[in-house]
Amino acid sequence: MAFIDRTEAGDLFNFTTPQPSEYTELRELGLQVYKEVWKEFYEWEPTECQQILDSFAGQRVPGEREKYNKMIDQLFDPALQDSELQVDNPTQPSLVVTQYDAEGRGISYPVELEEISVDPTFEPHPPYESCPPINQSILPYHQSRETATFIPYADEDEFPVIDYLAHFQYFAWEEDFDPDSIAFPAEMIQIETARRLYSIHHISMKNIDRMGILKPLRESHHQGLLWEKSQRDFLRWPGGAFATEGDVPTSFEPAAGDLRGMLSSVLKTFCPNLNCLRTLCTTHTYSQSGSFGGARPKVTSQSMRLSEGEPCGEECFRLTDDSYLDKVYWENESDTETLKTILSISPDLFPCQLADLCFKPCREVFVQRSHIFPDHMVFDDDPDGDETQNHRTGPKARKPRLHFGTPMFLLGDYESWLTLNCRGRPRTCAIRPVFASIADAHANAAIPIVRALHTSENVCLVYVRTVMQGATKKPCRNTRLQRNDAKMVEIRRAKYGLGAFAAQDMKRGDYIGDYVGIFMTHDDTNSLDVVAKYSGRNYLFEVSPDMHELFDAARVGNPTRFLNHDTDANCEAQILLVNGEHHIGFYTIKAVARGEELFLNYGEQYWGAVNKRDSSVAC
Ligand SMILES: C[S@@+](CC[C@H](N)C(=O)[O-])C[C@H]1O[C@@H](n2cnc3c(N)ncnc32)[C@H](O)[C@@H]1O
Repeated sequence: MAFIDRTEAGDLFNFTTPQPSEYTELRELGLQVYKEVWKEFYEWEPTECQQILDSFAGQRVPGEREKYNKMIDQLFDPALQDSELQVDNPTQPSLVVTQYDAEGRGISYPVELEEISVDPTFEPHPPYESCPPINQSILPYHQSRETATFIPYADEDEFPVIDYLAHFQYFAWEEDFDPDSIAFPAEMIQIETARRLYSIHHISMKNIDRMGILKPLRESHHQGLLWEKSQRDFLRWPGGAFATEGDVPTSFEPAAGDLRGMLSSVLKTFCPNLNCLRTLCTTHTYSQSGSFGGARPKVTSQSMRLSEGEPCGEECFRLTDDSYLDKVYWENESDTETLKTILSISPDLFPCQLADLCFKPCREVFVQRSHIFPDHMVFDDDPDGDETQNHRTGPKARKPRLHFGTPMFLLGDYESWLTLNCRGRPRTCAIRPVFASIADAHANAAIPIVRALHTSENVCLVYVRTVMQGATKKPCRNTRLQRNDAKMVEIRRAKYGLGAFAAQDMKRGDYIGDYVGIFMTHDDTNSLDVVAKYSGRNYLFEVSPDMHELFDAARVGNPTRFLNHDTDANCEAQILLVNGEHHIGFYTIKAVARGEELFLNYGEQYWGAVNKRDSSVAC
């Protein structure tokens, strides 16, 4: 083969577009390997399947069946029973045990049963559906509208199975993985083709994709042929070495030291939705770009130098003069790249802090920063912005600002002002956390950190959920739902099934929790009606009638799903729009003593709807 792409394993980013002639050859090679693997697979598969089926048939030992028939006859023939079968006390419940020897001779004897009395006040738990806990509403499983994954109450004769199944097109098992199926065409074969092209023919991953023969190898962190490979067990197919050799990289890790690459890959897996900020979120489906940076500097090097403050050490930038400016040269380009990456996020970090992040002397970092951001290019277009002046760092110096959902670097001994926006009143919400370490950052309750991770030895990337506590002693009450600052409730038997009870004294206006469930529209709820009608329990909560949005807490949820109905309720539901998403917050509307049950008024519509079968909680 004339075209050989000698891309090293792991060197997946250095892709050069093949020339047209090379491309044709490349595609031909791909097709040839694909056909070869295809042929091998189907030569192997029918014989293998036949062997497996044969092995199920088992082997018959002559006389075995007759022997067992005789045993069964003995068991039921009273004439063959032992005379010792008489029980001492005929009123005592007993049963007969028959023991057989190797020849099939049986001997029976009675065993008296010991009666165990059960406390009559002890009630078994009523039949109940499983309901795993979740802490944010989730999307339905993508197939659930058309595919029956599970039949509830399948072992109860009264459950209208046929009515329930009438709402679906398929059973889940009909769509499950099969290497030959139409839904997953020859995945096994495609994976092996990719392995041979990469390992034997040295074609890079990108060029394999360019052939357009196979499914894309790696579309995102949770899609593509290589990802699927990591999700499943492999057929023990002698031709498919992929499963055992593992010589094809399945993760696209950036090189060590590539801070920008590392941060981009980390960001890609983070959900940027401000209510979420989770890794590998499956609730918010928009693409996660993973881009960051682009922040503009507002503090000149000169004003940094003129600012007040103590030198951080002998090599502090504060102790150098202008003559030093031309004397710094960093040989290693990746050092400069690291500095640029950090500055693209926090352009006004002081050299003393940058020095720790870059493992470089403070004055050298200062010089490099002044080359990256020459003073004549730095200007502050918002000098009267909402951030208060930091007199320690000079007239123009600004404190690093933490934007919600954006990453921020924290040093081991970093101390900074973080100014958070809260309803346009930033000053009242200014807080001053001091983080000595990730543990310290987590321990600082003023900012619940959604996730913190080390990206290098002394750099940690921290995500905060949103605006938290104000600098004033009073916390912002409108953020309790986001902070999940809920009062404690206890779930136990109540008049109507299970109920939620106050586990502590509560005041009027206290927050109980966020009603979470599976996010649905009215069209999705038909099959649920059958289940709700049968169980007599309905957990649908209509969040926006005009948009037909509902949350169903029947199959997943949190304690708020247990609030029962009362016209004289002590709680109410408030529908809130939080960062563009609807949430249903439950709040007390009167004082509730510890131990009292919490009630919501479901509203007439709910009970009207329940009676008419088309039911949904509409508070
Ligand atoms: C959101 S659930 C409440 C938790 C439920 N009790 C449980 O055990 O899971 C709503 C269901 O509780 C029951 N329920 C709640 N309040 C009720 C009431 N006042 N009268 C009768 N049933 C009630 C009904 O079965 C209703 O469909």
